[in-house]
Amino acid sequence: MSTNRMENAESSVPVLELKNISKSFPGVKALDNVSLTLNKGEVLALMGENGAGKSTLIKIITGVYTPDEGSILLNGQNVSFSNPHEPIHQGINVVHQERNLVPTFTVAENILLERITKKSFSVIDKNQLFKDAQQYIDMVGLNVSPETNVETLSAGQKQLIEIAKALSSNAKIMLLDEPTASISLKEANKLIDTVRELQKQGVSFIYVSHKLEEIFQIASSVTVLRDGKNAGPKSSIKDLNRDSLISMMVGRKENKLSFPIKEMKNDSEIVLKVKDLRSNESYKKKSFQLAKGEILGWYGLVGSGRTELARVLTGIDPATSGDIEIKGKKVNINSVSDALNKHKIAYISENRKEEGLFLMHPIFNNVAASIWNRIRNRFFTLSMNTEKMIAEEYKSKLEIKTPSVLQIVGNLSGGNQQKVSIAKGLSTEPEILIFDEPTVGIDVKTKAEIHQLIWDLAESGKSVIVISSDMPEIIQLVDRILVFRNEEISGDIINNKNYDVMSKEIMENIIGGGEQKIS
Ligand SMILES: Nc1ncnc2c1ncn2[C@@H]1O[C@H](COP(=O)(O)OP(=O)(O)OP(=O)(O)O)[C@@H](O)[C@H]1O
Repeated sequence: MSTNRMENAESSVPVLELKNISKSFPGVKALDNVSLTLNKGEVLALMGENGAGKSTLIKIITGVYTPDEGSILLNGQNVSFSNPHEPIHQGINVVHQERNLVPTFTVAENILLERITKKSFSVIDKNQLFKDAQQYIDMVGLNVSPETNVETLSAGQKQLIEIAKALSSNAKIMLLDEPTASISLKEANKLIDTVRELQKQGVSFIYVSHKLEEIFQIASSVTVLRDGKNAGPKSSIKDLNRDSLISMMVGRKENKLSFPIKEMKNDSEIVLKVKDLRSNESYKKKSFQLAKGEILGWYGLVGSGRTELARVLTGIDPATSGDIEIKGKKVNINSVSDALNKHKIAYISENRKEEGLFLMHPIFNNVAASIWNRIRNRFFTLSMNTEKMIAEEYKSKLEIKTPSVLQIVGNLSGGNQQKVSIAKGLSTEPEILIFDEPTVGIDVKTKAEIHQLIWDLAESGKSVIVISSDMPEIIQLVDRILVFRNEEISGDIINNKNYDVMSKEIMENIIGGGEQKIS
């Protein structure tokens, strides 16, 4: 922080102050007497395990929820928000992950959406709109035309458009919730540069992220929540290191798992053999094989073709050519149900909100959804008790943090939703599991639990594919790594778990493919 800004921050009243905020939902005290202070030009990291209360706090600041107790002060003045529009008018904006843009609109229309929605579209002067939008595009350092359709932009560019949109509404406080979860490293660095630039101009940020490296790169201070309470006083980032921050979040030291190198025997049974496989979405031929008890990592850049291949193997997209053999027998995978029930292949999607779960339904329905056919009684109706029993089993196995399996999945924290998604996959008792980015948005402790779970599944004879853009995760966990580049498998490497050696070898296979996604 420059001396100037430091003086600013210290001399003025906080731009935002939350005092003794509490909020309960049925059966859960999500926030218990939480306080937070944000100064002008500060980047305050809001950290904590999955379910610690971060999103609830953000929703209170943005008028989605009203607190049961406590007060909110804006520039020293008491405020209370009864809807999400009021904070926006007071200069508070939450930047969601790219999902808040209108895909069919241009960049300019999205940035100045409020102006458009206030007037009838016919009276908008488009040239003026493009000109006005340009200044906000420049502020976030993007090199796109205001006339570009938002649909054609990358995830990272969309994220910056969201920030530009917030700036157009004169945002002075920005809440960034996991802003780099699904963007490339280069884009994440650009976003971080933009935050720094805006910080110099006096914009204040609350930054929620599970990526510790990123926090040390960008934050000036940290507030940690644990079980809905302040885990300690606000700390300057300079006074913290990785270990002390994790101890604050988890209440104890990091459980650093190290998985041994597994010697795969040459005569291990090959459970899945893929030869020259293609689909409309995965248009270059791909071949590989997977042994019983093996953990195979698929590493690559965003858009390198990993998810597209997984979609064919799990019956979401049809193959257009090539062969799939399961346990030595050629098979056709015609549907998701085919993959699950006939071939015992389960896919645990990275996109749990859109593909994996029924958010409006309770946990027990979700966990059992893939096995409804199997658990129907002789009258073809579902027994809620059976569903609940199965869900209870996974709730305790995966330590899903919720008072009851009757809870609506949409009300769970992100990390716990991910666990329900895994439980749903496991309930089908698959032989082959494909985990797509299993730990995005997951806290360090839960991440270690998911790694242990994957390891145990392989130890018990299941075969696992882990799609991940998190290089440390891949090198720590898997037995063998397929590197994907430009829709092709460019490397097939045995993992010796030596980070320096492996990361170099992986990057050599990536070179020519551009940038790496942040991990
Ligand atoms: N609308 C709701 N109804 C019931 N419970 C809720 C609701 N919203 C949040 N909760 C509960 O409040 C607690 C805090 O959740 P919150 O989403 O704030 O956590 P978080 O720190 O943002 O977690 P994550 O890192 O996983 O996103 C959780 O136990 C969650 O299940």
